[in-house]
Amino acid sequence: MRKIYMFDTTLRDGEQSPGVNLNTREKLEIAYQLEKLGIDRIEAGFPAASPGDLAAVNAVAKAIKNSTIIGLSRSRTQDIDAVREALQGAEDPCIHIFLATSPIHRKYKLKMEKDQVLETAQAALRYARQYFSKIEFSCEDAGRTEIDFLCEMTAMAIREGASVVNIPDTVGYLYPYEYGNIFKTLKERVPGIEKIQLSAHCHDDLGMATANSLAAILGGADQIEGTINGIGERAGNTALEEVAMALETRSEFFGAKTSLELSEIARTSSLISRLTGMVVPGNKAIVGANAFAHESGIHQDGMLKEKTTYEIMSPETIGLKESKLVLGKHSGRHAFRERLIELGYKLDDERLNEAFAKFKVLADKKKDVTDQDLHALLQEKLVDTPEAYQLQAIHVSYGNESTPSAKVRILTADGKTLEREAEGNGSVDAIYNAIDQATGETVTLSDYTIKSISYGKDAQGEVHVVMTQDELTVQGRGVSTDILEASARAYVDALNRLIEKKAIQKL
Ligand SMILES: CC(=O)SCCNC(=O)CCNC(=O)[C@H](O)C(C)(C)COP(=O)(O)OP(=O)(O)OC[C@H]1O[C@@H](n2cnc3c(N)ncnc32)[C@H](O)[C@@H]1OP(=O)(O)O
Ligand SMILES: CC(C)C(=O)C(=O)O
Repeated sequence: MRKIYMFDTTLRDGEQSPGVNLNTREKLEIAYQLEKLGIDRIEAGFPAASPGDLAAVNAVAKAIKNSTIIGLSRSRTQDIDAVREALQGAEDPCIHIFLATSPIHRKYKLKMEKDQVLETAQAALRYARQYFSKIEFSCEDAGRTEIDFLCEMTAMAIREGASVVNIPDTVGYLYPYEYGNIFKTLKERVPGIEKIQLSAHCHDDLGMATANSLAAILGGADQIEGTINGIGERAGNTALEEVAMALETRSEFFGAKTSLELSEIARTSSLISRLTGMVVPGNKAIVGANAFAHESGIHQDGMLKEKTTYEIMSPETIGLKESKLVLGKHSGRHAFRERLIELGYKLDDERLNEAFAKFKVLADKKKDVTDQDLHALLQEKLVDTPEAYQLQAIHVSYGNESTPSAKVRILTADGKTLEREAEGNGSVDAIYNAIDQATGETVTLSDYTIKSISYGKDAQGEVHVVMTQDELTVQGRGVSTDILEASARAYVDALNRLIEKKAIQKL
């Protein structure tokens, strides 16, 4: 297997993401984690950018022992001197010098002809090699550079002592076939190319950064540059975790591997997301919250029978505990039953079907059905109180300038429909007055509590009531995503228990 070197630029290109600003302590924390992840080369910053960045690069350079530490520099002596200062104390320092080579950048940005670009880069490399034994040179915007000139620049960089030549697709313009071919061409045409490593650095403007990086590997690239979570300038850089996992998962196809400690991927991703404030989208490959989550019944059934039906990699590989089977409205009986078993409920088929039907009604109202929701749903049914009254509908009218009123419809055990409307001091009081009038029961409500039993705006509310009638005290419980419905259910549940208790007393 060919080794692919991983060059992480989270602390430099990643920090170029608008809104991201890492202080020295944060950069150090990230660098330690990148070292633990097994990153070969860490680009710690652009020392000429600011005194703060120079100090942060220096702190990283002194602290990290197992990865090469790199500082970025324009083709200017003042930037090279800043990198020299920043990398003092580094175990394995490397300078990364760049100059744009494409016609657009030459004409409009640098205002240089080809020969001036060549000479400027050559002078910078000559100056730098007095101080650095490891130099990477980047032809910025290589992706839009004439291939002959790119070959010429690469040959010059090799002659002037670069050990790595980077071919960036700076604006994420190329598609994989084109990008891979550039590497093949350089390998075929540039004298001395075998003495150095070729590197790929891609941006995700057209969503092709990972595909382009993999195409570069097929074309002969030895090093991939990128960031964790794919953060970076504009649409970001290649996500290194994607490349590493693609090489791992399709090793028979690529014949190449990184030496990353893959089980550190999830930890690294969440640290970087937390410190940069750049939230990882749920559907992001490898590290998104949904990357190993399965919601639909057919997939969950497949997963329960054999994980490889729907997973090409295992979450454990990247340091996660296990795949998630998320219960939602697309879930089926297999996953539902499995979760209930995990929660300690063993139901016969009839009760399972009954609970499953209730679960589907709840899932229509909620995005995710949580374990707390399932406990609530099942515990409501654990004590089978005969239903003298069944709440069929409530309608509440509330406004802060009018008296609240509620209409209820209740079905009795012998099939009668009871309907009443009543007013109250608040919506719950109005509901309870309407239920009292509909059922003809006279009770005293001695306690009412409400709490949320799951999370988020669509959390379920659970209401507990305690009521008394002629020295009989009963409790009732109701659960719903709507607290008024939960209140009504709790009250009707208590009434049913009261009627049951009275019937038992009569026996
Ligand atoms: C593709 C990339 O990601 S490259 C890295 C991009 N990252 C950054 O730019 C972040 C750090 N940058 C900075 O803090 C600032 O831009 C600095 C300190 C480097 C320079 O600031 P300033 O001196 O004010 O220049 P400014 O940024 O406005 O313009 C860039 C200058 O560098 C020149 N330049 C750009 N790239 C290079 C290069 N590789 N080598 C030499 N000169 C370069 C530009 O032509 C321009 O020169 P000019 O002033 O003669 O027109
Ligand atoms: C400095 C270079 C490597 C860069 O960031 C780019 O071209 O995108």
